[in-house]
Amino acid sequence: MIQVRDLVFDYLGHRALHGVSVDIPKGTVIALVGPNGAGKSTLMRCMAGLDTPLSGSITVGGVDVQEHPREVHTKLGYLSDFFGLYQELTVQQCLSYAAAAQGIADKHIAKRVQDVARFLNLTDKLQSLASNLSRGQRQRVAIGQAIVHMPQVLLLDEPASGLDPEARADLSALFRTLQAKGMTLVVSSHILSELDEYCTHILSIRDGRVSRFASLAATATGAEGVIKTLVQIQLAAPAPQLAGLLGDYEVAHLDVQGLAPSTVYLPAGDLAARAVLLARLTAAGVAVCGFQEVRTTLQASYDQTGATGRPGESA
Ligand SMILES: Nc1ncnc2c1ncn2[C@@H]1O[C@H](COP(=O)(O)OP(=O)(O)OP(=O)(O)O)[C@@H](O)[C@H]1O
Repeated sequence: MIQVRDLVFDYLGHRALHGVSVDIPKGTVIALVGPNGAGKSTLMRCMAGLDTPLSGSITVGGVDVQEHPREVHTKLGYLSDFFGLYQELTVQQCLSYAAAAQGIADKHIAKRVQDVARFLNLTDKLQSLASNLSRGQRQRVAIGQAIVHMPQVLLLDEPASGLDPEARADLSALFRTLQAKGMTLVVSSHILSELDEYCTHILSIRDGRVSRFASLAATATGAEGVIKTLVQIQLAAPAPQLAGLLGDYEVAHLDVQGLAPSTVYLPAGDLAARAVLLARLTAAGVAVCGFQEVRTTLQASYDQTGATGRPGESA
């Protein structure tokens, strides 16, 4: 969905990105992490077509960001780490303005604003001035402005900074919903545990270079390059029938006594295949008390880059 090739970016007298290359698949949620000054915001701004690299290229949905920025902007939403709202506008006006700026036809704007406000739980704030909103509400309006044109890709630079735990949890739920709608998200944050709740991949940047890009799920490549993920099945009671029920599947570990989880490979991202297996097990009377993808935590994956502590604290 986003293809970055050999990206080099210079600020005056300072190289911020040294040949960054990465392929971000459609429908993924990328945790963009790294120490202060690593180059995360610069990379996002280049992806959004707001900064021009010295060399290299970025395509979004196959469209070159530098050659066709306007076309890319129809596919992409971006929330800067220091976003601003027009204080003297109401929420409705903020969202309508963003919709018009994104080229949504006048006759569709009112409905689109209503839909986005409902989605972000802002309907009762539509007539409030932006200046009268709380930090969390302002954040939601800014996200609303970024998604009002229903982009395929959403870039969010430190979206949760300054939010209380409740607002952060709301934001996590919102990102999961956007992913379920098929959106590809790139989210930067220094709080790994928070990103862990919804991210599928880690993209770690250090000193302007990619130090790690990996799926957080335990994956393997099968025949003809098909990517498979490992799903673990935890039993609440022994189930001798489990071996027969998993006969058609690629089983990595089997424990019919349920002392340890059994693990099975399923096609990556195929939620329907997971649902079919779970239904098959429960229909056969297997007492399943846990059924989930085997994943590494973001912190563990980040630690493999050789970093210590929180990304914001590393040297
Ligand atoms: N406008 C600018 N002029 C000159 N140098 C800049 C500018 N903006 C950023 N830099 C430098 O470019 C490098 C990358 O900065 P960037 O903001 O992309 O890092 P970051 O990973 O987003 O950091 P943080 O986690 O602190 O937000 C840093 O060394 C920074 O000092």
